Amino acid sequence: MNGHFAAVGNGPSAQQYEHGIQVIDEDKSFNTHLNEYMIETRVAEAGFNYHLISVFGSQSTGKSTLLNALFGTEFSVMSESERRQTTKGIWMSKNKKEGANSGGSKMAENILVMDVEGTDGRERGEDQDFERKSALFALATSEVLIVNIWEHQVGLYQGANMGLLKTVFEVNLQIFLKDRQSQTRSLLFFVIRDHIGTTPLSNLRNTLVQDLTKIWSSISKPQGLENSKIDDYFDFAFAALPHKILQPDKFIAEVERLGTRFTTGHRSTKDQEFVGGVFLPEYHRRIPADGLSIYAEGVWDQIVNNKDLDLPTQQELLAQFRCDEILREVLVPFDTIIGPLEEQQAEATRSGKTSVLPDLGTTGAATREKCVKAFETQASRYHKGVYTVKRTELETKIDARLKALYQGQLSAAHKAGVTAFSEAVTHSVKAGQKAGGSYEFAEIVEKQKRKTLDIFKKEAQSLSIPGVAWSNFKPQYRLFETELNEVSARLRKEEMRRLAIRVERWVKSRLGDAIGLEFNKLGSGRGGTGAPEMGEKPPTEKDLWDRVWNAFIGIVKDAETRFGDRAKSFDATPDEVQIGLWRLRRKSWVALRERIDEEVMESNILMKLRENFEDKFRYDEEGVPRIWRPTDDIEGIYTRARESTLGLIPLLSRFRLMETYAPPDLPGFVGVQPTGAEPEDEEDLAPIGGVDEEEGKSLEEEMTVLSESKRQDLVVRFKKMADGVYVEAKRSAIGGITQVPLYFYVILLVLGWNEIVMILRNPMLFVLILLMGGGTYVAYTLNLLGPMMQMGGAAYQQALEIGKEKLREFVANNDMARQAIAMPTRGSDPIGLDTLDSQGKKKQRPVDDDDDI
Ligand SMILES: Nc1nc2c(ncn2[C@@H]2O[C@H](COP(=O)(O)OP(=O)(O)OP(=O)(O)O)[C@@H](O)[C@H]2O)c(=O)[nH]1
Repeated sequence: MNGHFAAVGNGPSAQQYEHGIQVIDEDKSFNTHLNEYMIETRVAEAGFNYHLISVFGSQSTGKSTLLNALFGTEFSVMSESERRQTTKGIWMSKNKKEGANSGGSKMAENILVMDVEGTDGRERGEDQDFERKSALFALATSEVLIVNIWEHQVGLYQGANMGLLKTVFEVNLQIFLKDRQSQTRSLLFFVIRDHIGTTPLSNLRNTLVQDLTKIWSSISKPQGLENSKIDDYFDFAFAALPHKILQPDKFIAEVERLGTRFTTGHRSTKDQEFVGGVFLPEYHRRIPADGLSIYAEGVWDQIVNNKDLDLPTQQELLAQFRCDEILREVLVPFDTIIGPLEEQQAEATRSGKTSVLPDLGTTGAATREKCVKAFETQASRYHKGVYTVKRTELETKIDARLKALYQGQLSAAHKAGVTAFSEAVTHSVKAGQKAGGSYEFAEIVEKQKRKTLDIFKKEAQSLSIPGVAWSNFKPQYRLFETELNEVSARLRKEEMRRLAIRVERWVKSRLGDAIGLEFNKLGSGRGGTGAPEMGEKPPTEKDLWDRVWNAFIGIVKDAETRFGDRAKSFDATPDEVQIGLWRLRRKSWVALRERIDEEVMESNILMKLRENFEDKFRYDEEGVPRIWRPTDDIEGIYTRARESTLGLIPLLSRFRLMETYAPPDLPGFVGVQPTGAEPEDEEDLAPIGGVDEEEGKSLEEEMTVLSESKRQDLVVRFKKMADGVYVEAKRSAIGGITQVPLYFYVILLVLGWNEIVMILRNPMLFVLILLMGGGTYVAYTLNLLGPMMQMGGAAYQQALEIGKEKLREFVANNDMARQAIAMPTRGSDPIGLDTLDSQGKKKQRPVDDDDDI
């Protein structure tokens, strides 16, 4: 407010208002600069702490002189010689003797004095219009009306003053009619000038009171006020001043004394007499100083346009005007603080960010309070009704903005809270997983929820303004709590999904092992224990599906226990657990089917069948590998083994239990879909046979492991493969022994008959044969045949070597002899043999013609 005043106050200069301000000029125009003067003199900021005095009296009776002397004002005064009107219209000036000690007591603060154009002036002639209007104006605004009269005028009823007073009384009644509720009274302060002192003041006062009463009774009173008395509306005060020119010192002294009476006062509760100065609260017109100019303008406007002066309406109008003005003014600092925050929030919203403004609650509440307080301080001085309405208007205005800002803040806090909560939970879960997987999900959620709720609560509480209903954010808090619960449920669901995935993975791995094991048993055609009766299936083949189903049930039950236990620690509802288990059973079945499909993949199953067949074909009942002999019933064994293995194919192609020869009760195992199961619970699930036959596969289809075409294909391929094995066996049986035909032996017997008879008839040979046979038998029984053969072999070798040597020697000797014989005749080798030289080397006998014998 001060700023506002200062801003306006920069306009007019102090010098400009040296003589005060002409509120109404001689042409009855109101001076709209009055407020500037009020601001300049700093009265505008005084609220009700100001006083307005008007002075009336005939022209040139020294009114201006009195005011100047009394209040230090500088109203222009007529020069002693001219004697013509100086004050035109109505002038106003602030008391310049404020704070000055006069006679021991200080004058009241902010006294504004109005110097009203003198009545009875020759300049206006008979025109009493202005006189009446200015009286009305002064009465509507002033607390004290100084009536300036000369002593010799007292008692002169026909004097101009009495006419003026009559006017004053009349207009007062006029005002009162419109403002009956008003308790305002006025003080008529008679200042008797040029008091010689011969007639005491008390006498003059009596005379004046009598005159006034007379005037009062003479005026025509409106209906209902006929019996009203002058005392009902006016108080009277009197003062006498000596002649200014003749007794200047005395005049000054008296004026000084008179000045002491312009202080605040009150009425004694005992005798209703004045105590203190002339400014009684009941005289005050209750127009706040900052609204005085507007009010005065409105009043003057009504007066000058000859309308009925309606002060309450004027006050209401003023209140409306001023309250609006004040409202705008107090919104300026509000705007300065709140505006940027609104902009910041709008910017964040535009860019899709969540921005929680720091300390918004404190700033908002403080700004709101400051704003409302400022309005209250200034506007509450005005018409109560208007003020209340305008205050509500202001509160609605600022609250609408604050509310939008707060809502934005809360929604940002809400969003930020939800995000922070989800992130914190996810983070803690991840940390738990990293640390080894042991974490309590429910505990994490609960802890983070508390934390997030606390933060939101603090924010919400900081935004709550005591006594302001809309700022109660309990509903928002509850909303936030509900959302957090929903987010918790969602996170729990995700966690359950993760758990489900983990359990499913576990199921898959267990199924992989267990089912692989069962199918591997197929590779052993003898079924482990005991020999199968040929063509009959060993137990491991017949109850394959029973074992698969039982293993599956066992694993799933195990998984269900794991899932159930862990899910309970998440604080999951029984319904959620049921959905999870139902889902687990369905997924487990799918996993089992996948695993089975993998096992019966062409290459895999063909290998299993081959192993099964080979096991039956290549091994005997004791599990010893067969070495095929031509005498073996290879075809028979082959056919039985093949038929037995081929019999596996229909068994494998349908999932049937041995006892009932029917598929297992899969729908019964999986169970009915729980009511709470949402679509997304199913999205990744293939429909299970028998559960929803319309959309999914039928139970029969679900239980079909090998389709008819696959089956036939498998049979063909298996047969080819088995045939290959058979041919190989057959070949090995034939290729092992060289066959000597029987007839060969017959021929041998027929052709060698003579030799056999010859040996049998010759006793020597017979005995020799017997001895050789006996020896061989003994050697055989003593297991000496091998060593003997070896020795024999070695001896034979040795003999061979020796024989060769001997033969060489013999040949060498023979040569030498021949050479010796021939030497005396034609040589010394008489027998004609090759001779050996001194080195023993064989020499060639020379060719002799005589050698031709
Ligand atoms: N006899 C007498 N003359 C005075 C007194 N005070 C002032 N005067 C003279 O009266 C004349 C008029 O004085 P103003 O103060 O101008 O009178 P006014 O009533 O303000 O006159 P307007 O403003 O024209 O109505 C001046 O010449 C003063 O010197 C007084 O106490 N007694």
